[in-house]
Amino acid sequence: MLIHFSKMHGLGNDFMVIDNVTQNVFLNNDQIAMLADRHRGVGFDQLLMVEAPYDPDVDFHYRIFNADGSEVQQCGNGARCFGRFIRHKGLSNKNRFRVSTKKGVISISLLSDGQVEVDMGQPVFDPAQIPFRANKSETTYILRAAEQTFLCGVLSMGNPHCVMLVDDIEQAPVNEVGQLLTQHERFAEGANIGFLQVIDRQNARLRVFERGVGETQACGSGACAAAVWAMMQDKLDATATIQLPGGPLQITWQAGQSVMMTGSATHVFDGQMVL
Ligand SMILES: N[C@@H](CCC[C@H](N)C(=O)O)C(=O)O
Repeated sequence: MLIHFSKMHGLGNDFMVIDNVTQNVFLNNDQIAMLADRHRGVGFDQLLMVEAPYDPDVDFHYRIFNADGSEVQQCGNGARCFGRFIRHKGLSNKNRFRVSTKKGVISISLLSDGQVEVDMGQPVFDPAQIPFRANKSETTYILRAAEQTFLCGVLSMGNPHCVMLVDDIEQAPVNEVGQLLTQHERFAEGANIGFLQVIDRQNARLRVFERGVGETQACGSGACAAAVWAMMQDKLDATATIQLPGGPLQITWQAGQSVMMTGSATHVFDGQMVL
């Protein structure tokens, strides 16, 4: 099978992007994990598939696979690259697309300054929908693991996130605690684990241990989840810059509304391979 693809990244969170509108590529989980391998494959955090819409109300369907081959519901940095890829491949000349995902519809806007804005939809706090085992919805939960306790916000941006505050982002135990919590028994489908240091009311720093990948340079849905949780506690204003290791994202949110995320999306190269 000959596969045409693009390599892209959003703040260093990198992707193999496949146009499945004009191609008919099917990859199983093992093949995706092999392609994700940074020594033996293309190397990426996520594989993104651009598909024809199943619904007349949307322009495209967006599928996302983690580096371990698992299919997931959402990828914010990927959504910005998805928008840039559609224009790069000439699949549409619109500046704004409606895109369906496994968990609802997002909209992607190509801005005149080269940045991409994504309406990520509303955050979800209902534990059953995250999914997270809890008797009722709370702003902050106590998670216990390995004889330690963690005070966390738990919410969904289409995919499950767990966020905790840290004093010093450089010293945050991202890998150790990330590995401990990403498959915690209270997360029926696992979770992305974020570590947030609030700098002032408009700025915070974030590192994320992603489910199915490990720590990445940036996580767009993680930035949305962390910003929302901090805004709910009045630690951040309604518009804030979240600085990730790979660069900044601007997040805007007000209760009852969609989370808006704006940032860069970079095309690296086009390639083709035989599998
Ligand atoms: N990098 C992403 C999130 C990708 C999916 C995540 N690892 C999950 O399993 O939910 C982003 O930018 O949002």
